[in-house]
Amino acid sequence: MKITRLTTYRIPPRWMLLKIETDAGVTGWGEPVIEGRAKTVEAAVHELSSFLIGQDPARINDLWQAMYRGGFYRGGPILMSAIAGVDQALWDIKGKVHNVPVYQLLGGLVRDRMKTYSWVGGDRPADVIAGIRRLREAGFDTFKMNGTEEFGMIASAKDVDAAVERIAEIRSAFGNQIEFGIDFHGRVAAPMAKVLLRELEQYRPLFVEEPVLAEQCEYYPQLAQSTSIPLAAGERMYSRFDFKRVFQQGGIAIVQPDLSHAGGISECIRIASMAEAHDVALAPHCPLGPVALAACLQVDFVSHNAVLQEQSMGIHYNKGAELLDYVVNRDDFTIVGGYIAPLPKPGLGVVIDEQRVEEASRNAPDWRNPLWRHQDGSVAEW
Ligand SMILES: O=C(O)[C@H](O)[C@@H](O)[C@@H](O)[C@H](O)CO
Ligand SMILES: [Mg+2]
Repeated sequence: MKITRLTTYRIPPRWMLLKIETDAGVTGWGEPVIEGRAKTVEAAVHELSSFLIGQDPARINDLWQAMYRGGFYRGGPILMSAIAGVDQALWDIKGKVHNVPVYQLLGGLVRDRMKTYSWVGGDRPADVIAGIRRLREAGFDTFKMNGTEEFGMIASAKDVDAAVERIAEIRSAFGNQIEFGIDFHGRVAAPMAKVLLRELEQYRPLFVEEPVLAEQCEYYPQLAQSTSIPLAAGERMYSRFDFKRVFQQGGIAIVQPDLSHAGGISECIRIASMAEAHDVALAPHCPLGPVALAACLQVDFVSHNAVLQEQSMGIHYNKGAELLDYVVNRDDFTIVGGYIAPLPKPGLGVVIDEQRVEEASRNAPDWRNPLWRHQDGSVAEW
């Protein structure tokens, strides 16, 4: 079998899908995208296509190593997202050729259902109580929200109180009937992370995510020493080589590799087992589309240490299209009581409505994340 064509589709809300065709008529789908840099990743995918066309899609490991090592420069969000989407599509093809879900090719299920969580509150966390109430009616009991708005390197007591009071309200409204992660989103600098973690500890969040920016990962051990709150990170780490430093130094209790940023299924399976060896839980990051989520689930269902799966239904980014708008087999993605069952169809387990994707790609979005500024006009972490 040979790869014959790679086609990319930038579609609302801010996603990009990749279709890989073969001379045997088997097609695979991937979701290579960096939110806000879709066109850059698209160019990277098409730079890879001159190598990929004519190759045997069954040789995923060799193609992965050639894409990763063959260009001399390696790693980083753009190339690793391009490789991720190609890798996902190649696993989709392999599963379809053998007529089994990818998790069967990876040794079969380690669990019968996977716990998911939902975002509430948006960019500037607001109305989280109402959002949680609404999602509880849909059966969710685990949530994630941003912890702060713009946050200074040395933040005011007022800003700290605003962050803490929001969390206090949640605990007083719902007690221990719900769980929630707090995403610092890299907005908090190391000195203030220590302060916020101390103030939030009494409300026992399930985890605090990106307590500092990934490029400040050397702070993770000391922050972990300062709090009992499990620390989570990973969406801005792009390969097992990025994660190995975090495992070696410690401090992170939950790793959150993104299946569309960290080299795809092949790489995230390796990261998952490295995490297990260090007694670190896995909670794949996925604020993206259905192919990315399907790829996450293939890894979740074969990874003993997978504990939580992010999914983007209702997320504040999904303006113009929702998670399942381009999916034919929507019922397979039904979430009951916060849990999702293994996707039964061959490959990644998602059947894409190609016509809808084609149509949507004709009016491709050019989503950018906002550029935030502090009151003094300096750039603020978003
Ligand atoms: O935890 C999450 O989902 C992420 O922090 C998410 O908010 C960002 O990755 C966003 O998608 C970047 O554009
Ligand atoms: Mg995050």
